[in-house]
Amino acid sequence: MRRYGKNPDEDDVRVRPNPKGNRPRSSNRPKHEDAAEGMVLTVDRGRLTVLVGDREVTAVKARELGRKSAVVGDRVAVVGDLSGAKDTLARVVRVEERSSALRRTADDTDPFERVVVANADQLAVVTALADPEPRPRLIDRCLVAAYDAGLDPLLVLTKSDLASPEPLLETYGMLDLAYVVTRKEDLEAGEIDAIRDRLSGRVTAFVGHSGVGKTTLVNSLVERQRLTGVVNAVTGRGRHTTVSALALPLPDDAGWVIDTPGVRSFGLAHIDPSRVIHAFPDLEPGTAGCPRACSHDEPDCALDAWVAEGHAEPARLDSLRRLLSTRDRKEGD
Ligand SMILES: Nc1nc2c(ncn2[C@@H]2O[C@H](COP(=O)(O)OP(=O)(O)OP(=O)(O)O)[C@@H](O)[C@H]2O)c(=O)[nH]1
Ligand SMILES: [Zn+2]
Repeated sequence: MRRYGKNPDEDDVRVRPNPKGNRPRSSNRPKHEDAAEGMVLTVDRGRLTVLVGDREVTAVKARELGRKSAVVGDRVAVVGDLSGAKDTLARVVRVEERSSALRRTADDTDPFERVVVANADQLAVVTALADPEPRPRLIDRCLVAAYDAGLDPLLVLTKSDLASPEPLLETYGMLDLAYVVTRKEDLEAGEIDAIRDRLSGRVTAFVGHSGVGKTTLVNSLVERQRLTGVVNAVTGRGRHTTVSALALPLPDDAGWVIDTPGVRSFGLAHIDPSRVIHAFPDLEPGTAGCPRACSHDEPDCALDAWVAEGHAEPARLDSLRRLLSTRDRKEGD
């Protein structure tokens, strides 16, 4: 379900006027009825890796797509050389409608708001219980992004050998959030049932601050043999700081994990402030007494009195307010 307005990069290809008038574009344009369907696994400097059947095909965007982007998770139609052989290049001629779009706001590494993952249905917010310390406000930002994109959030609490999950679960447990607790020792011993159950049959985008153990986690989950090319290129030792996310299959066709590059921030400038409250379901009932179109960051906001009456933790209101006031900043402090 798309709960958000149309985004410029999802607009249909604009048909430009034809100044010479000699080639009606629409009737001459091939319909690509013979195109194969594929899924975008990663994008690297304009080259897309598309899974077509069981082949990884390298492709570029066809000119007719114009400014429309194809991102990881997109279902696309491809034509041309689909052999997947070295040095072959196919063309993506169509991007199918997305069931969801996870966006990130422009920041100093990237001046444009972008869709980073298409068609995911779950957002795994990976947080270490220690080293680095959990950052609740970053979690809140990720939750806002998840709700906005229509993804179910999943809290993944790593490094449970270093600290107890209880303090965090006290806060987030109230929100009826799905969560799993992991530690490296178990992951490396193949004890991954709890998290696999959560991922099974779903397309899950993983986000997390650098160092939280996301790579350790993803490596224990995915089937490394199957997509050797792209996996080695992107997760191997030579991993360059790729701007793209990477889709990796779970064994037994049990779903997809979409690894995203270390999220240091989760800017939310693209999200309507009135929607931020939905990521705070513990506070939402308290807005019943708010003035119309309350920003929840103004003197008349009913939340202060409601929280003071003990209906929710003051720290949660503080978190909401900070998020609202720093919404267009990149830090997820
Ligand atoms: N104690 C402990 N350390 C862990 C655990 N999981 C991962 N680590 C360590 O934490 C460090 C970071 O782990 P990575 O998996 O590389 O983390 P990442 O989130 O992918 O980090 P970036 O690659 O920087 O994005 C490594 O030294 C891991 O060995 C855990 O459960 N417990
Ligand atoms: Zn309010």
